[in-house]
Amino acid sequence: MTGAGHADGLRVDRVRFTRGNRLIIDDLDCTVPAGAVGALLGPNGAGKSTLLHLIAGIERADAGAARFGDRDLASLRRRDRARAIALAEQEVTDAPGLTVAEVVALGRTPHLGAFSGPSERDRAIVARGLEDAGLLDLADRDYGSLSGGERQRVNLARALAQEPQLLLLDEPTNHLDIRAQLTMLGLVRELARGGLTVLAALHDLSLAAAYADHVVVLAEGRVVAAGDPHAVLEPELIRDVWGVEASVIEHPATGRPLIAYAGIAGAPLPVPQPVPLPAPLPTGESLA
Ligand SMILES: Nc1ncnc2c1ncn2[C@@H]1O[C@H](COP(=O)(O)OP(=O)(O)OP(=O)(O)O)[C@@H](O)[C@H]1O
Repeated sequence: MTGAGHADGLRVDRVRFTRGNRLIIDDLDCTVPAGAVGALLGPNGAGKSTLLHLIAGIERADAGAARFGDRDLASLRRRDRARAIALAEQEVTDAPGLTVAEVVALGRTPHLGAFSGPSERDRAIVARGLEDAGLLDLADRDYGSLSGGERQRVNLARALAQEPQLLLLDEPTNHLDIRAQLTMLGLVRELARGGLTVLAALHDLSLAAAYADHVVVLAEGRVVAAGDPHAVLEPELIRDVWGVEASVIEHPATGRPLIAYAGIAGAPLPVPQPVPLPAPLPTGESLA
């Protein structure tokens, strides 16, 4: 998936975005190298989803530009943009009454001809997306009947079916159990090894440090730090940005930063007290 045109990866230059008279994104610069996994971090309301929307072309910046390689993303035609960039959000809203396989197949839309149906190749890509996201057993289920975690995997599979060069993920691990979180981020890493460039908004700092090559930390619409997770995720930054006391230790197995929270600034974590268990009922008695 690497090649001419996007060898430099994603570059956001002085992007500014206001809603009404509120400045949401403030002259923001950031980059994600081609073939890297970038994690977009920051507190609630920092502007992560808005930035992903601006890059994906769902919102239009007041100033500045987002480029992928040598292409200004705002200047791409809608269809070309949809072939280059996929955004997986938490909810697919345009899927009433569709099965899982049909939702994933929507990802092929930018690649279909105006009057032609899906080709064998399109079907194979959808099948691979379903398999990669662990959805083969759910392919015929109504999307609306799925659990939050199952939907999250469908959203990823749909984005992968788009065969993007740049994959944007908005809180992709939300609703997922821990194994599913590791599986999803492992898949994303694997795809990046094949040349895909990824930017994922995440809240779990340790997971971000484990899977991302590059982190971008936002606060109030600005980048406050960016770079290698080891260099960026320091206790001082976590205190300043999130107002949380933390120790950053080295993961004993992987050597990646592991964030151990010690409480919000000024209020240490409570120490749980042992709770006496109720006495067992005498044999033969019941609660009824
Ligand atoms: N449709 C909207 N109308 C008005 N303000 C909005 C709208 N969408 C987002 N905002 C505001 O823009 C700011 C950035 O929101 P955004 O959703 O980008 O933050 P975020 O970092 O993704 O937050 P979270 O971690 O809570 O998902 C917030 O102050 C939010 O209230």
